[in-house]
Amino acid sequence: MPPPSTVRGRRKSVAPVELNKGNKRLSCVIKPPDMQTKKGKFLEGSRPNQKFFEMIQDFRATLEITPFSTTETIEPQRICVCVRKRPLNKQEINKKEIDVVSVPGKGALLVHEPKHKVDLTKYLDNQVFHFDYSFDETATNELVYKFTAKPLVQSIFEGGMATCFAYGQTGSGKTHTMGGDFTGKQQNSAKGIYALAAHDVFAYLNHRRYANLDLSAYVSFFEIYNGKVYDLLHKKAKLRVLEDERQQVQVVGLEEVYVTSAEEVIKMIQIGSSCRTSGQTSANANSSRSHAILQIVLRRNDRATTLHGKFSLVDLAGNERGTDVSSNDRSTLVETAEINRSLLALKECIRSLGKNSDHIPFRMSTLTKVLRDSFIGEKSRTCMIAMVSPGMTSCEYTMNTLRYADRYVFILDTGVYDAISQVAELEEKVYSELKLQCHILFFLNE
Ligand SMILES: Nc1ncnc2c1ncn2[C@@H]1O[C@H](COP(=O)(O)OP(=O)(O)OP(=O)(O)O)[C@@H](O)[C@H]1O
Repeated sequence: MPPPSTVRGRRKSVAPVELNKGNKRLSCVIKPPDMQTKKGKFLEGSRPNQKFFEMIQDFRATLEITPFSTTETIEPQRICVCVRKRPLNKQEINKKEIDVVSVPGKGALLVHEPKHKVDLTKYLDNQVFHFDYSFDETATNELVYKFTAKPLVQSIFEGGMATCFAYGQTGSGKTHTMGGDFTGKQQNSAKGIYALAAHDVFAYLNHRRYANLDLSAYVSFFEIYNGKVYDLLHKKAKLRVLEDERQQVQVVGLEEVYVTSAEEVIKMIQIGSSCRTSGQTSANANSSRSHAILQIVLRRNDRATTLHGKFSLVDLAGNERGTDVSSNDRSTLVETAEINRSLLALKECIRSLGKNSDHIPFRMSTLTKVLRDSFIGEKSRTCMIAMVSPGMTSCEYTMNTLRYADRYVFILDTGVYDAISQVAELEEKVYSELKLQCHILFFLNE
């Protein structure tokens, strides 16, 4: 659902060179400069959407690009929201897919949305989004890690709870970023944010600054599928989520493995990743339809092994919003409803965290229940990495991902937007829930 008209009214038309001037989110409708003179020049047959391709090329030529500076100082923030664009994959290149996403730098990201006027004239609706950092297709996992999860590692040594989420459409690169590069079907777990964070945890553990804390590291790895929790380090044992008398949420029976090196953590990642629940969606044959959570827990070496700090690294399920409903069966519909519910709950909780609200609606889903620690307390730190696919066919999903992530930034900045957005999100929630319930009822009655 598009944002309400009042929100849409906030957008302005800008010249491309103005993109980096600090506007939060802008939209511009640009005709390529000499479209008329080029009439007839483009051969529609040479590539599907050749005209749009050339319009984007023309637009890009006018963009002022600021290369990502790897030496940039990293400001510690309570909530950090970033975006990462993956490269076009082999299949997309073979199909001559158009890349509709540009990353001009300084946290900006542009989507060149191909559109038609009533008279069928083609035009681009160039939407601009701003994040704390934006990474283009050349960014490595190491670079993304340095600016996202790495700054959070220290906070767990200082008694904090840190959380890093990978959010995005199926196939946009969440598992690649968190779990490691793929070579064919082989995943190199040493190259993902999970492993990079583990290396830093052990570097800190061995550092004299934290040696007197007398801490040990433990790892747990579990997934949430259809609202149920499964232990990925214990043959997918089904676990229960309960609240104790102090309203602390416990995942009963979750295996916490004592680890002494990053290599041991990587081994756990490999064991856990190999048994994640996957299913088939139209976007990615190996789609993960579960949320995977790797937790690196620091405990004091006292008799009670008291919790000192926790880093939760979350590879979220694909965020396609009920669009697969017509083509899938009942169980997939229920899965989709559950994924939507938990992602909306997550958004609400992060929003409450950003506003320092006393009420965090973590009971809305299993995901937010098990991450309750992450949303409370002065020392909670959160990082959201929104992943986007560059292809034109993913444009709608890409926009959904960016809107989801972009709203955080906006909400944290402006109170007025908050009220407007709450109404919009309530509508969105009711709409998506109704749509799914209707589909489920339809299937149940069949
Ligand atoms: N930044 C990147 N560079 C190169 N290849 C990438 C990148 N991001 C993703 N890929 C490739 O794209 C494919 C899909 O990525 P991945 O499995 O990480 O997506 P996903 O978002 O986790 O999807 P799902 O939600 O279905 O699990 C993989 O083959 C992966 O190697």
